[in-house]
Amino acid sequence: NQFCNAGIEYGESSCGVSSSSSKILIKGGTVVNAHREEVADVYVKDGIIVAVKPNIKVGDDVTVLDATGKFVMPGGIDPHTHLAFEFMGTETIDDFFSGQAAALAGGTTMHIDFVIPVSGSLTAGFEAYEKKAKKSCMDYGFHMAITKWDEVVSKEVEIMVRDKGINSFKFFLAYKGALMINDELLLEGFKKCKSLGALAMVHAENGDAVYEGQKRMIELGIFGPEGHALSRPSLLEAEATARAIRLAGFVNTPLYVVHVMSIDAMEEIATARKKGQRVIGEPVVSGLALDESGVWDPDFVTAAKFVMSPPIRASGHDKALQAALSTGILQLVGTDHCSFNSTQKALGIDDFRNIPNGVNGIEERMHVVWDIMVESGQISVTDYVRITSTECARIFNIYPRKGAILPGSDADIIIFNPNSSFEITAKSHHSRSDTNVYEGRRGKGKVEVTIAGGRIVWENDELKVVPGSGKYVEMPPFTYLFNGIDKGDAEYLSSHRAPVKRFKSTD
Ligand SMILES: NC(=O)NCCC(=O)O
Ligand SMILES: [Zn+2]
Ligand SMILES: [Zn+2]
Repeated sequence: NQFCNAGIEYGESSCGVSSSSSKILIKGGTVVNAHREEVADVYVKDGIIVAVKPNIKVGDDVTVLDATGKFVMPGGIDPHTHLAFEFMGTETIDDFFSGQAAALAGGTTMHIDFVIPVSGSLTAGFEAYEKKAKKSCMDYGFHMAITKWDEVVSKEVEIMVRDKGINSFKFFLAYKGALMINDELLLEGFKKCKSLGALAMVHAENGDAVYEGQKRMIELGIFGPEGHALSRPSLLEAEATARAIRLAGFVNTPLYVVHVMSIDAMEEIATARKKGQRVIGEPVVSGLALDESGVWDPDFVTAAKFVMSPPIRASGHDKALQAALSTGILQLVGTDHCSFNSTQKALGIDDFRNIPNGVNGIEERMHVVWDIMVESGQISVTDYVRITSTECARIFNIYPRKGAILPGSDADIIIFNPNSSFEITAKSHHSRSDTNVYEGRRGKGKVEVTIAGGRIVWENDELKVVPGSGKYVEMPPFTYLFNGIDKGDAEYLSSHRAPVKRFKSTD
């Protein structure tokens, strides 16, 4: 009985309740959820939030953290990362330990990574990622890419959803000759996703046209990193976004567009949403906070670190994406953390087509988004919680276990001091990379404490992380995006006339 002792509600008490070392009381902070904020204490025991209310009293065996004047918020959930990803002839510099340690130092307590099939096999891909993730120090989930289609893959998709806790599948419309799939596969995949209540995701760029654009650059003698941006303009992102949206509409299944980088793609999403289609748009921090000037830097190391796909766009797209996020056209923020160091980026020193695509962000997301969205006055603190944590948990069906500070939720919590400040440099970050696309960036606000699974893992600028302590979070199908979707099918059928009956002529 946790309430048995007058004056001591939680923890070691005179009535013999055994204590555990993992009891934490966060006192006096402003607790922020996506739906409301309130001044309250938060009591955590054995990895779970037990109570959220004012003036909680505890015994001496409880670690007390004073959060007066600070925000107590759900840890960030990054919906889009690539750790230990074998890509473009190398492997990302951050694996499941270093990437997650960096995340925790920046206030993110869960991420969802992309399992890449092995020679098209989802089962082999899942097993490989299970191994990679064994060293995890924070909770994680998996999306899965689909790179080929046949009866075996179709069955594997069912197994992933029913037995392996995967509820989202990604289709790459770019990376010709590697991950790219065609429209026939996309349609098969969409149909399968719909039948299982799994969310279809797309990397939306027209890969055939990108290939053509790359050839054009080479013919013009442009071999440097700027050729990357020039070869894949935003119209190719818009074309693929529009195509995926229309095909998802044709199948009547919800769609999630990853890394929306341009006004053109964002407007396709806005139009579809206005018509009532269930489309989720995910901007990433690099697209919200940077512009393409980086890839034009005369220094190759500097320019190459900004190479990602779709490319970081010209100034103006960043502000428009921020506005779309603040008005609900786009719903949540990811990072697409896919970090390569300068030696790896140098694989493309003579030809931009060989520069491994990807930028960092898993450690920086919470600070940079606070700076550009909250500190700038574009969104409220509750909206900040929604776009960095809660909406991700809702979309991937793990709310309110994740994405909330409520009794019964996992104790993934940050204490954020809005009056402190942050500074980003490759010298002090926790990623293994020797570069950072946000190098030198400063701003107001700082994640002072991160609690993951009920453990204090980041405090006083020090990380205390344990490999193997992170748990795999299974994500069930039929997220809220599927609610009532079949009514759309019925409407589609009723809007078409009954088949015409034709009779053979008798004479
Ligand atoms: N985005 C990027 O450049 N690298 C990661 C792979 C992907 O998401 O396309
Ligand atoms: Zn992508
Ligand atoms: Zn990605």
